[in-house]
Amino acid sequence: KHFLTRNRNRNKNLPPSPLSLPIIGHLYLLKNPLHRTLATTSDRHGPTLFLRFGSRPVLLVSSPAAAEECFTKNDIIFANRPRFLVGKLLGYNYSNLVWASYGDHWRNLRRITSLEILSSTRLQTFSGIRADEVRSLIRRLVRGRGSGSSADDAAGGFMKTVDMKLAFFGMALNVMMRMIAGKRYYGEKVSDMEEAKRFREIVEETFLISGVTNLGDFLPVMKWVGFINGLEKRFVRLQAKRDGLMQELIDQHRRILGITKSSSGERKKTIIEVLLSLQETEPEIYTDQIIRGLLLDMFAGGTDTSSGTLEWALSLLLNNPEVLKKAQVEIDVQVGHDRLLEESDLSKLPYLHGIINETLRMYPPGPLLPHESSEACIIEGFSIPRGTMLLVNLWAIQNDPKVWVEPTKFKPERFEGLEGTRDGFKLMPFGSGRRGCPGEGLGMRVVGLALGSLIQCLEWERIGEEMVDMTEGTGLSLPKAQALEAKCRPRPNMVNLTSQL
Ligand code: HEM
Repeated sequence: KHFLTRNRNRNKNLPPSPLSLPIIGHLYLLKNPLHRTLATTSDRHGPTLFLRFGSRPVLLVSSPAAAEECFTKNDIIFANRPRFLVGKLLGYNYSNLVWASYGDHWRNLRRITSLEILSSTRLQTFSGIRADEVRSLIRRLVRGRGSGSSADDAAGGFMKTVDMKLAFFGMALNVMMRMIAGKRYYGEKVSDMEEAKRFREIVEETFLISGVTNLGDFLPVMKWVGFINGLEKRFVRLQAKRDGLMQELIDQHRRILGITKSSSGERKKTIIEVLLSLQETEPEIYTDQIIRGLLLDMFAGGTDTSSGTLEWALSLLLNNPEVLKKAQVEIDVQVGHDRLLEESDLSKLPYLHGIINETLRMYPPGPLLPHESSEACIIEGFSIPRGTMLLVNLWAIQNDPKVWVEPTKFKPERFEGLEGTRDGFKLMPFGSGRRGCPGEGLGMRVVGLALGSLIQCLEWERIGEEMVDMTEGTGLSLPKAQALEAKCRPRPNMVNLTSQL
């Protein structure tokens, strides 16, 4: 199996490499789904590999031990991001939170994000928005209106078919944009139809374009290809629209704040208002551009991650009805039928938590974590040069039969008794270390509340005999190839409550 593993790297003490081709190096490995192709490569050649994507040196890590070395002892060294075109053109020339290099500027953005925007106190002030959006989702599912539903039965009898991808995505975006700007852009009671349409176009284009592999990122000679196929122009045009809309939202809030200065109570403040009041005291830090960048970070990082997790989780439950039943029993015992599940119930629902962990283990929305080294360092005894792109293949680690028993099986029971413990670097769907996800608390609240409520309030079935297709599609955040459609109706003992929603 090591026939193709080059030992030429031995002189420089680099990790082993599979066969490298002239000019393109290992770019031939960039086949979709990327996390699977790279996992197969690591299986064949070892868990710590040195690759070249064109001119870019790459360290591919696929074991908990090597990941731990990267995110503990060498965490600061690997706290940079690789410079891709998307970070330049959508990330304000590598100056937003997601794309900025490690340093004072990034640290400052990170501090604002964790203290002012995503702290648990702040998240608590937005809990009403999350509850409201989840209720609105259930109302649509129960009443047969909106998001692709096809039957008209309201209270129990027939099951109707719903497009859950659209339903989850709309909910996640509404949660985010209500927190950011107090605006609802999907479903009923949309704040401003014209603005909503613009926003939806921006969202579609952002997720479409961000998933495109740009060869110019790896082969400098190919940069002109990016220009010829129009990718760069598309990025620039899109960013102008994104930036323009964010500035309009900021200006709208500035006007409102000007009028209602004394009466805007802390509890009702949108994220824009929070940032604008910080701008008053420290205008040189909280510039409009910094604010626009932070808002875009929130909406890019916090929507398809949560909604994709919900879609995979419900798909897994439909294919494993005994797990769904067990979750329903847990909720019935802990919450009952007389009230709707609330976020404060989540800590009493370890089995539901196991379902979410197991979903994030099998289908992590960020399967490959891209970082870059700012200095030379040693990983697993190998020398890693400065400026190497680090790819931690989270998916490979979380689905490795050497690390997990029967990893292809959906078994939430494997987390029983492990609540609250972090079992090394075997499971890290939110990353780890300084660059780990700052939105974990929000993501877990949204996913937990929505999934728990759907299980509490509705009966679920597949649309036919055949299993839900679990094929992975292409795109950065591990989307499902087929949008999930499912059949549902209110649970008989919940009809009283759900009909009042
Ligand atoms: C199920 C939900 C989510 C998952 C699984 C998830 C996962 C991740 C992962 C794997 C990373 C990269 C870590 C690394 O590079 O080492 C990340 C980064 C990030 N996430 Fe999340 N995320 C989720 C929800 C959210 C939410 C709700 C927000 C914000 C509202 C958010 C904002 C961010 C930001 C801004 C970064 C970049 C941080 C930095 O570069 O310093 N995420 N997330």
